[in-house]
Amino acid sequence: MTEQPMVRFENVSKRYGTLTVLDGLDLEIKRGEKVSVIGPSGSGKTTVLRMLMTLETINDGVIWVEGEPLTHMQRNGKLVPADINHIRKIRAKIGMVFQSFNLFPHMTAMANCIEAPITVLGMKRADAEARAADLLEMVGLGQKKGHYPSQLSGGQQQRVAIARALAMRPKIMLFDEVTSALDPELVGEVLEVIRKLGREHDLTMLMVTHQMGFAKEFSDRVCFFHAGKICEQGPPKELFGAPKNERTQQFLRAVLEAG
Ligand SMILES: Nc1ncnc2c1ncn2[C@@H]1O[C@H](COP(=O)(O)OP(=O)(O)OP(=O)(O)O)[C@@H](O)[C@H]1O
Repeated sequence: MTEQPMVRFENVSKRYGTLTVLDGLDLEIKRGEKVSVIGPSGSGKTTVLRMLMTLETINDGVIWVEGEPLTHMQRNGKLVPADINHIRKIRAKIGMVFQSFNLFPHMTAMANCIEAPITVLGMKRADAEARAADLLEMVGLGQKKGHYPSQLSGGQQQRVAIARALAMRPKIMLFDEVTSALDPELVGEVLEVIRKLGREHDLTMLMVTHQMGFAKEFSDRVCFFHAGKICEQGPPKELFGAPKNERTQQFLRAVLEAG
């Protein structure tokens, strides 16, 4: 028997008015797989992540997480809209890091990392603090626990955001252009944390990125999006080395020329 995919988009569509952003998307992600999503602006990349986080509604199709529908429940062989508890249960498996770090400005790095584990998971404060301390150490910020976001660089804030997402013990981590808002010299430290996560943790990772070099080196698979569909996908060596689709070739050529 083949193993249940960790995530499966089944014929998923998303529209805003007359604009079709995702057009019957099918995408399976295996447990532990690292998948990068690349493509031109407006091709629907961020929407994929936001739908998985239930930050956007789905117009058609179903998203499955470990074999359970994200926004539906199975009743008598049929799918019916799920109640909020079901959605929360599935959502708890997923963590997301955004382009803008979205830390609470009035809370220290530590407080940012313990807030949700205490209020949402009901963790004891001491346990939440111990876990947060380990995670902040893991992202290289063990000495900055008491700092507020305004006292941290963009790269440090993004590393706190990664620790904060991990504090909820997700099985799936979503990264949405997490280095785009950073000064170039701060990009490396954030990518290094993601590399480390990939090496040392049994996480399924889905990443929207404009960092082609990183996508190439880090991912098991790269998906090239165009107009709300996966135009081409494959192992990074193949997709970057010998893209088959003309649109992928054009996109990669343009990226290369832009430096
Ligand atoms: N809330 C919204 N209302 C209307 N249109 C939206 C909304 N959110 C996104 N869109 C549109 O949906 C399309 C896809 O957006 P999305 O952010 O998924 O693209 P993307 O591939 O991530 O682009 P980028 O690389 O620029 O971030 C874009 O045309 C965008 O303008």
